[in-house]
Amino acid sequence: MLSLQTDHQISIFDGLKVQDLWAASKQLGFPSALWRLPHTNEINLLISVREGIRKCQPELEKLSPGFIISKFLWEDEQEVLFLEGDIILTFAEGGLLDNVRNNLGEEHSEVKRLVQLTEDLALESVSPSRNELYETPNADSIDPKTRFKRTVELAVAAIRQNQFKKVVLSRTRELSYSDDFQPVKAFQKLAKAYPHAFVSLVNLPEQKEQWLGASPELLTRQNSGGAFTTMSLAGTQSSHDKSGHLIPKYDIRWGEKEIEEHALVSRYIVECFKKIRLREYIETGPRTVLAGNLYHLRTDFEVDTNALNFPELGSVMLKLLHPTSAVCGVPKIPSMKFIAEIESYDRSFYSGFLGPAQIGGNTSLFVNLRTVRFKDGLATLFAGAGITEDSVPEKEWEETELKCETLLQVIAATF
Ligand SMILES: C=C(O[C@@H]1C=C(C(=O)O)C=C[C@H]1O)C(=O)O
Repeated sequence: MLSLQTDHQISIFDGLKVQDLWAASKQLGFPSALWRLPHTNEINLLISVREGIRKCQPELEKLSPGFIISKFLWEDEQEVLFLEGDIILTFAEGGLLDNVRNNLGEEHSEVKRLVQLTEDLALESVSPSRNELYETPNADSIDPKTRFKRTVELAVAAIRQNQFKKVVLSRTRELSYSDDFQPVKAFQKLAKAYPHAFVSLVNLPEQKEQWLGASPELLTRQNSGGAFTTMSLAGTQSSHDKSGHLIPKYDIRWGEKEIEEHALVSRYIVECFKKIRLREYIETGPRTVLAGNLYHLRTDFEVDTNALNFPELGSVMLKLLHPTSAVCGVPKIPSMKFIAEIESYDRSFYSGFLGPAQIGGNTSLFVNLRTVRFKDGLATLFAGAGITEDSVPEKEWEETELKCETLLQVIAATF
C-alpha cells in the first residue's frame, strides 16, 4: 500500500478516467507518468502542469514528489529528467479515484483547462479503438538476426582476448502502429498481466515520445522507514516449455554460464558497497524468479539506513550502481566502450532508470527494461542479453526474442 498524504475529499477529478486524463495531458503538452508498483493494485498518474521537464541532480532525499527518468548514458554529475508532481492521482483497482494530490489548487487555470479537456475527450471517445502493431519491412541490407549474432561473436572474441569479462548487447525490433493506438490501454493490459513488474508509461512531450514498459529489475529503493534495497538480476531462461505450459520453478535448472553471469552482477553490487565501506547489508539469494514469459536469477540486497544514520545511501548507490553489469558489463569502462562501438543505435532511455521519487517518502527506481518507445508511428522494442565467454550466438538471439515477446504477447493483441 502507498502511504497516502491526504484523505480523499470531493474533487474536480472525480469521475474522470485515466485514459481521458492521459489523452488531455498529452494534447496540452504536459509531461506525465503512469505507473503501477510491483505487487500493488493502485495505478498512479502524475501530471506536470507545465511546459518542458525540469532537469536535476538525483539527490533523492532532497527532491519534491515527482518522477525520474534517465537515459542509459548517464554519468555521475549529470542531471536526470524530473517530472514535477504537480498533480498526482491514485486510482484503485477498477479505476476508482482514491487519492488526489494537487499542489496547484483547483482554481489554477491550467488545472481547469486539463479537467475541461478531459471531460470533452470523454464525450468524444465512444468507439473503442483497435490497438494493433504491424511488422515493418527491414530496411537494412543485413537481416537483424545475422547482425546480432555477429555482434555476439565479436563480443565473445573480445572476452577471450581479455578486453572484459561480460558485456550486455542489445538490439531493437520495430513495428508500426496506427494513429488510434492507445498506449494507456496497453499499459492497463500489462499491469494486469504482470503483477510482479514495475509497469509504467511516460509521456515526454519535448522528445515527442512515450515509453511503455514492464520492468522486473529494481535499481534502488529507499522507503520512508529507512530501508534501502537493490537487486542483482541476471541469468535468463524461458518460463514455458515447447507446448506452452509454465515450467514449475522447482524444475528449473541453471547452467554454469547463467550462474557465472549472475555472480558477476552480484559481485559488482558488493564492490559498490565496498567502495563506501558498507558491510551491513543483508544478501538473499540467488533465487529463481518469474518475470512474465521468463525466469531470472535474482539476489536481493537490503540495508537499514536508519540504523547506519545514512539517509543519502539511495543517492550514493544510484551513482555507484548505474549502469550495473546487468545492462552494461564487467569491467564497466571497456564494456561500455564496446557497446558504443558495436551497437548501431542510441539506447536512449532503454536500460536507463525510471520511477517515482519521494512519493509518500518512498523512492523506487527501476531499470528501464522490457520497454517500447512510441514515436512518430514507430514502436521500437529494445532487448539485450548478457554475453560471456560461454555465450552461444543463437541462444542469445533467442533470449532477446523472448524479451521482446514479454511486451508483445500482451500489447500486440487486438482489443
Ligand atoms: C538487458 C536486459 O535484461 C537484463 C539482462 C539479463 C540477462 O542477461 O540474463 C536478465 C535481466 C536483466 O538484468 C533486457 O531485458 O533487455
